[in-house]
Amino acid sequence: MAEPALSVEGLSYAYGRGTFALKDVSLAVGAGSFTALLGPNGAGKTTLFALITRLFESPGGTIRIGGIDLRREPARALGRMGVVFQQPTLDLDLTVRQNLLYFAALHGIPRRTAEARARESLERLGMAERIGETVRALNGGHRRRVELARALLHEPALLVLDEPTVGLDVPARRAIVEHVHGLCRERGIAVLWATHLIDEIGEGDRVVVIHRGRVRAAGPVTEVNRATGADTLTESFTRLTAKEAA
Ligand SMILES: Nc1ncnc2c1ncn2[C@@H]1O[C@H](COP(=O)(O)OP(=O)(O)OP(=O)(O)O)[C@@H](O)[C@H]1O
Repeated sequence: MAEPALSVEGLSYAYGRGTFALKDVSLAVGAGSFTALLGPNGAGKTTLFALITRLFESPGGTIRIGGIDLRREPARALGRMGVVFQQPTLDLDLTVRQNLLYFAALHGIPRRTAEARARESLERLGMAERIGETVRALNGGHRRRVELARALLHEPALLVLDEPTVGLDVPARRAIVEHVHGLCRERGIAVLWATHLIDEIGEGDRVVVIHRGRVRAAGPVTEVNRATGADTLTESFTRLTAKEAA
């Protein structure tokens, strides 16, 4: 069987001596699957992303990206993953092209290849004609598209996005949600998409429900609904994050 694009086993994390933000979390994102990490505010989603992207070091547990152990071979493992953080990280005073090419250079991608990939990615996102503009001139939804194009430049097999639609209006949100589902469907890129918004999750997606630092359910949406005895994911989510589940 193919290695999962991402596997997390037995991960716990506490800030200082406080209570655990994550407790014994295990999950997997299958190659080419769209997996939503669904949890309310404070569930532990961003903490998990910080561990997966190695901003934080996990004291225990294992993270593997495409079968590569993140602790043992961090550079190789991280090279397989594209990341869109919750907070935008583009340089506002550089053009779209400069932002993309600078990032590509950090990955050691030759200039000509980087130019071609940047153009192709921007084209798919309907942003090709904006390549020469400074990021400051773009609206929030378009800036997010550029971040997405940047995350794809090194052709990762896994894309992780931490609440990438925060602050976007409905059409911009829909465009990003549909685009990333399309990347998964058409290019076989595995996706881990953190959100607290159920309408960003499709019927055919997989979901990992996280609440108070623990995984409460995981699997295809239909299976999670069956397990909770609910008709909809909204109902499942309400049941799984109710007080008694704490
Ligand atoms: N730097 C920090 N110091 C102390 N506690 C923190 C810190 N960052 C997060 N926490 C706590 O850890 C828990 C998990 O937070 P985290 O930000 O990972 O959740 P989240 O699911 O991403 O929430 P949100 O949807 O609000 O972004 C929360 O109880 C939060 O208060």
